[in-house]
Amino acid sequence: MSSARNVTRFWEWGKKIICVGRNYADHAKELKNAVPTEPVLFLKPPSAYVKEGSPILVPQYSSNLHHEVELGVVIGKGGTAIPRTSAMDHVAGYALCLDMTARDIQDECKSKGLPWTLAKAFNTSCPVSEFVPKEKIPDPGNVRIWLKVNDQLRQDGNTSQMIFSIPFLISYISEIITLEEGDLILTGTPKGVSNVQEHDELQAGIEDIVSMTFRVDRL
Ligand SMILES: O=C([O-])CC(=O)C(=O)O
Ligand SMILES: [Mg+2]
Repeated sequence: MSSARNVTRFWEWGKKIICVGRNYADHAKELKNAVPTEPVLFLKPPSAYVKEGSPILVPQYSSNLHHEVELGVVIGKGGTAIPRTSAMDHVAGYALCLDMTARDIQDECKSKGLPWTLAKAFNTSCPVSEFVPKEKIPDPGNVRIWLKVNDQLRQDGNTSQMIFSIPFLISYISEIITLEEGDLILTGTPKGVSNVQEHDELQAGIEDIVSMTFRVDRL
């Protein structure tokens, strides 16, 4: 009998959530940010996870919560300084993720030169779908990710628009931060981010491979 934990429930493991920002030029431009020449990285704590059935909570200190739909990469095999050529061997699968962002607070942090923690790392800032096994997405560098708010399509991108590819990101990140089984990498959002309010319903998907629905609430 094996007591090994099952990576399909990675969100219960308390592992790292490493986020890549500005990985789609059209999103960098819509927020008037420069298109990066190196990946922009930040972290969310595992307490940010929320699963379908529980609401996304607007932080009390924010009046401009944004959705960012992103492809999440679930690490199956850890490593440090993983070469790009073998990076995909470290992937167990994928998850659809939302990088919920208190945009008003992020703008304030940016102007003061402060870290984004309050804008990005609060409770429920990382809604995630079910685990999607690797075999279900043979080419993660070419899948459609989409998001609707109250049935209106707001984001409709393709991972082929990423500036830094998944193998590049795994290699780059693992040079700085050792990757472990159960870690999640959020690969950045395409254009179309917008505000959500209490009672809104968010629906998002990776093509028709996986979809998820969340309601927004206030504490
Ligand atoms: O907050 C931002 O615009 C950076 C980010 O997370 C993304 O591009 O996905
Ligand atoms: Mg993001």
